Order: sequence, then C-alpha cells, then structure tokens
Amino acid sequence: MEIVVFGAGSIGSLLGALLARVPDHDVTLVGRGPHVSAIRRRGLRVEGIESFTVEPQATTDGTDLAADLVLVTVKAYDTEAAARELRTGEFDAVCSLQNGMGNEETLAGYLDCPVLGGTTSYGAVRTDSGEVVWNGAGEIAVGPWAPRGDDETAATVGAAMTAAGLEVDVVDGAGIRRRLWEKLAVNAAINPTTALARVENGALGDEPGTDLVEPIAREVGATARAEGVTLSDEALVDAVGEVVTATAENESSMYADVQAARRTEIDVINGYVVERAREHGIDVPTNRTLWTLLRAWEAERGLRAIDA
Ligand SMILES: NC(=O)C1=CN([C@@H]2O[C@H](COP(=O)(O)OP(=O)(O)OC[C@H]3O[C@@H](n4cnc5c(N)ncnc54)[C@H](OP(=O)(O)O)[C@@H]3O)[C@@H](O)[C@H]2O)C=CC1
Ligand SMILES: CC(C)(CO)C(=O)C(=O)O
Repeated sequence: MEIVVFGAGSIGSLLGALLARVPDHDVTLVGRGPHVSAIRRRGLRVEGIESFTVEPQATTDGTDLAADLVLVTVKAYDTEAAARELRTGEFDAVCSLQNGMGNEETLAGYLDCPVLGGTTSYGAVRTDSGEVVWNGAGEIAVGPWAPRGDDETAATVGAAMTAAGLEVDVVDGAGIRRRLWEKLAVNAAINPTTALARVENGALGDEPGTDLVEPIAREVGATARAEGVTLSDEALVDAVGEVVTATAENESSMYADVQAARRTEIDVINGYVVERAREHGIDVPTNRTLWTLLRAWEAERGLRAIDA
C-alpha cells in the first residue's frame, strides 16, 4: 500500500517507521526540514521497545501527493493547515490518529475521500532529527467516520496496518465514536491535571489525585450521552484508571508541552467537552476550569491570543 504519514514528529515517525519496515508498504513521511534531511541522509532510527532503522521517503512539502492512504499525525491545532496541503493531492482514504475531537470533521471538509477516525495508545517521542524512541506499546483503533467513512475502507486500512505488525482493532461507525469519546475522557482527565500539578500520570492513581478523575469522567460521560454515544460513567472512570496504571511513569503530552512552553491541545480536549456540553445545556465546571487554566497559561506565554 502507498501510505503518506502527514506529521512526522513523534507518533507519526514511529508509526511510519513500523509501516515502512515491511515490503508491502511504500511510506512517505511529511515533516519539518531537519528531521526530513536526517531521514534522507541516514534513514529513520527507532529505539526503545524495538530498535531498527528504515529508509522511508521523506519530504517537507505535503502538497500534490498521491497515495492509497494518508495518516494524519500533526497536533490538532495544525490539522486545518495540514488539510489545506493534502487537499491538493489525491488519496483513497484519510485517517486521523490524533488526540482530541474535531480532526475528522476538519479533514472531511477539505478532502473528498473516505474519512476514518482513529485512536492510538502507542507511545513515542522524537528525540532528535532522524530518531524516535518507541516508549509505549499499545494499539490502534480505526473505524469509519460517519457519514464520510465506510466499513470496507476501515477494513482495508486495518489490514494494511496489521500486515506491518501493528496491533489494530477495526470497529464500526458507532464503535469509533465510542473509542474517540473514551480517549477524550482519558485525555481530559489525565492531560491537564498532570500538566498543572507537574506530576507523572501515576499520581492520578493515588489519593488525592484519584479525586480528580471521577468528576472529569462523569462530565465527559454526560456530554457523550447527550451526543448520542452510549458510554457509562463507570466505564470512563475505569478507562482512565487503566491508562493511569499503564502509563504511571509517563509524563502526559500536555505536561511535556507545558514544560517545553509549547501550545497544548486543551481546546480540542477539555474545551471540546465544554463546547459540546453547552449545546446540550449541561454544566461541566471541572472541564471548564481546566480549559480556562490552560488557556490562561498559554495566553500568559503568548501561545494564543487573549480572547481565544
Ligand atoms: N506522541 C505520542 O506518543 C502520542 C501522540 N498522540 C497524538 O498524536 C498527535 C501528534 O502528536 P506528536 O507526534 O506527539 O506531536 P509532534 O509535535 O511530535 O508531531 C507532529 C509533527 O508534525 C509536524 N507538522 C505540523 N504541521 C506540519 C506541516 N504542515 N508540514 C510538515 N510537518 C508538520 C510538526 O512540526 P512542528 O512542531 O515544527 O510544527 C511535528 O514535527 C497529537 O494529537 C497527539 O496528541 C496520540 C497518542 C500518542
Ligand atoms: C494516554 C495519555 C494520557 C498518555 O500519557 C496520552 O494520550 C497523552 O499523554 O496525550
């Protein structure tokens, strides 16, 4: 399969490298200059859970590309800019593997091909140009993004990922909505709290950290059900607890963003919960507080306009 990975940073470089490892796939990474130059010079080096080097194609120009599949792995705030580049190309399918909500809608607004939603619990950190550390085993869930996806495309993409040894769960349209809302609850509970408290994920598994999880998860659950997604509060609290245990020694991506004084994905995580809850007349004070705190932090550091 011809595959473009748009957003060769941490997770995009890892997944692109895993896909490029097998002869079945012809992989092109779209990333930034230094990383792309290093990949062209000496290949892409993966360390961590496994160590190997691959030689995918790499470019900084995401326009006029053509492939069977494009995986989108930019931060959510870059999705629209990515979609504008991808719109100039030709793809048989597009799949977001990003955190946060709204990425699939954005991509569907620019591309005519079938759209797949996706979540991943693989973990990676790009440590240098041409190098990425694989620090989290996990799985990928893919499914058709209604109304622009279809089960056949999801199955084809899932099979291509499985052929490269990725752990993939192909689900239907209702299934991927549940997975995306479940991942939203996980990120809404873990990311801002660990970023603000400057703690690793495991701190949310002990008192007093555990007291934070339930109110956030319950607010996400009420909003999800108002959106027509069948998810119980208990299932979401359990999902958060499982990830807290599995990634106890990890720093969340939002903690890493705050430490690096980088913009966060708070708007598409807790901000999305607040905005969707408002549409249904649901009060979500904990999510609103976390969204406001991170927006204030970003504004104070000039990472967003004050009124944004
Ligand atoms: N890292 C992980 O383990 C996981 C990440 N995720 C999610 O996946 C998404 C990506 O995360 P992550 O890989 O950590 O983020 P990164 O910032 O490491 O990777 C994104 C990369 O895309 C690049 N990029 C953005 N726009 C363009 C463009 N137009 N052309 C070329 N390159 C571009 C960025 O460059 P620049 O920074 O210079 O803009 C960056 O190198 C996020 O939604 C994240 O929440 C989900 C699960 C795990
Ligand atoms: C699952 C979790 C919270 C792992 O850290 C994550 O997705 C992130 O850090 O963005």
